[in-house]
Amino acid sequence: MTTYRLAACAEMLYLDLPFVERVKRIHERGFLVEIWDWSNKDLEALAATGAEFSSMTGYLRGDLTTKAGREALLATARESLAAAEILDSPRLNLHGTGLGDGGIPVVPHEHTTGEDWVHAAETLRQVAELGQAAGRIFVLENLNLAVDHPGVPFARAADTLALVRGVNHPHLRLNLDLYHAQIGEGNLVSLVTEALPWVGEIQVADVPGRCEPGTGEIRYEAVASALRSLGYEGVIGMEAWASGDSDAALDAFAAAFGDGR
Ligand SMILES: O=C(O)C(=O)CO
Repeated sequence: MTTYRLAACAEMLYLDLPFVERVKRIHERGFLVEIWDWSNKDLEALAATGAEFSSMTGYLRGDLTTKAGREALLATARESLAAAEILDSPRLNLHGTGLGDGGIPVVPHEHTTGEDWVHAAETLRQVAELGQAAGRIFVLENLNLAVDHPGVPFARAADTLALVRGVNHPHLRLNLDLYHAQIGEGNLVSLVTEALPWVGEIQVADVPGRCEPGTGEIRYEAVASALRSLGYEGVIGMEAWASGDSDAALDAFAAAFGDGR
């Protein structure tokens, strides 16, 4: 018996279909749906699909370490909360800084100072309060620095965990991405065990290649078994490319996690 629910990222599957059709397909397959940047989407059309959304990007610009970045992040987090109302998305995703083309930070800032940490914690506290007022949860995602997102501050899972723990606000949780964590840190079962009280959502893909479970080095069946033993009741989202057919990728994901639809 699974205690969690499965979601899939519409940005990375059914790439030959228009976006709204991708959302419909994922929904028809019984998965919750995740999206990234909401500002370039027809939100009313997405809502009209009847899909249940799990998460979306929770800001458009800004960063955690500068004054101007905080202002931009809070302003666009407010706009994102309005978009989340339309989709009824419970979780809004954040990164240590705004990402530009190809996932590269708009302003790279990999090496953080003590002052950066204090500034980031205060920014996140203010974002969490916005979430609380709107009844939604912001989640801070760990990213990998080696392959996809060089230059992102607070990218490691250990960093996002420290920040979320430090802020200690019920409307700020982790988006614990196990693909990124495997590249940067590994030790996944130990990581989920430690992080679980702070997790708002878990995301998965295999390494290398960022495709569906079973295409790489991670034994997701073992991770799934640990999550079941720990009684994880949240969402596991596949944020992965399909190595071939998107339906087959979703089948492999569901099989690795003992189904959770
Ligand atoms: O690479 C990721 O995980 C992202 O969320 C990019 O938006």
